[in-house]
Amino acid sequence: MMRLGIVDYINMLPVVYGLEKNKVKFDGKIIRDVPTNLNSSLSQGIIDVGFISSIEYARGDYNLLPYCISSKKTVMSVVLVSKVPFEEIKSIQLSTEAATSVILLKILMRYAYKQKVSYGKNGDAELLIGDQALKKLIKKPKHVLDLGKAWNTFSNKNMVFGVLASRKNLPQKKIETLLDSIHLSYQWGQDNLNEIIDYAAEKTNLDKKIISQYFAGLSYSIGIKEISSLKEFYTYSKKINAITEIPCLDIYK
Ligand SMILES: C=C(O[C@@H]1C=C(C(=O)O)C=C[C@H]1O)C(=O)O
Repeated sequence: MMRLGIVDYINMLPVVYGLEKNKVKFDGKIIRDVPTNLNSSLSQGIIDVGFISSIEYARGDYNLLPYCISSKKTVMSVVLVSKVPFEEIKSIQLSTEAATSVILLKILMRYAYKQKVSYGKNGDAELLIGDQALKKLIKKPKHVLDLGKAWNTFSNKNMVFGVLASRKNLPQKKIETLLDSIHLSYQWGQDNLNEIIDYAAEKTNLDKKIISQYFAGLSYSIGIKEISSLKEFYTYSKKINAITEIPCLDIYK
C-alpha cells in the first residue's frame, strides 16, 4: 500500500483534506508529521512519497513530483519573531521542525541583511513554522520577519518551502494513481474551500478570516517560476555549504 507523508500543519489542507476525509478515492495510507520527520522518513523508505522540505530534495535521491508548498508573497507561517529590534539580534533559536526555513533564514541573514548572528537552542529571536507561527503572528508581536516576503523582496521570486517527492524505485503506475488522487483532492478543495476553512479554524482556534487570507497566499503547483526560485535558493544553499550539489529539477513523468 502506498504510504504518503503530509505536513501536519493546516497549510496542506487545501490539497489533502479530500484524501483524508474520503472525498476522493485514495488507496493508501496517510502519515502526518512535521517536515524534518517526513524528510528522514522518505530518505529511510518509511514512506513512499511525501511533502518534504525543498532543501531535503537536494540532499537525497528522489523524484520530483508536480506539487509544492510555496508562498506568493507573505507566507505567514514561517516567521522570525524577535525580542529585540531586528538590527540588534545576536542569536537565533531555530525550529527543530524546519529544514528549508533554517537554511533560508541563514541565507537571508548573510546575503540580504549582512548580519552576523549565532544559531542554537536559545536566542534573542526565534524561528517558528506552521500553525505555531500563525498563532504567534496573530498576537501581533512587535518585531517579526515573514520569511516568504523576505525571500520575495530579496530574489523577486516566490519561496518554495516544500516539494512533493517520491522514492526513486517506486513503480510509475503507483505514482500516476497517486497524482490522480491528489489532483482530484486539490480540485475538491478548491470547490469546497469554506468547509476546509471551517475545519482548519476548529483545529487551530484561529479566525476564519485569517485562515482564508493564509490559504490565499499559498500555492501548490510547481511550474517554471517555482523551479527558477528553487534554483536560486539552491545556488545560495550551496554557497553556504548547506548542500553539495544543485539537484536535477525535471519534474518526473
Ligand atoms: C510554509 C511552510 O513551510 C514548511 C516549511 C518547511 C521547512 O522549513 O523545511 C517544510 C515544509 C513546509 O510545510 C509552513 O511551515 O507553513
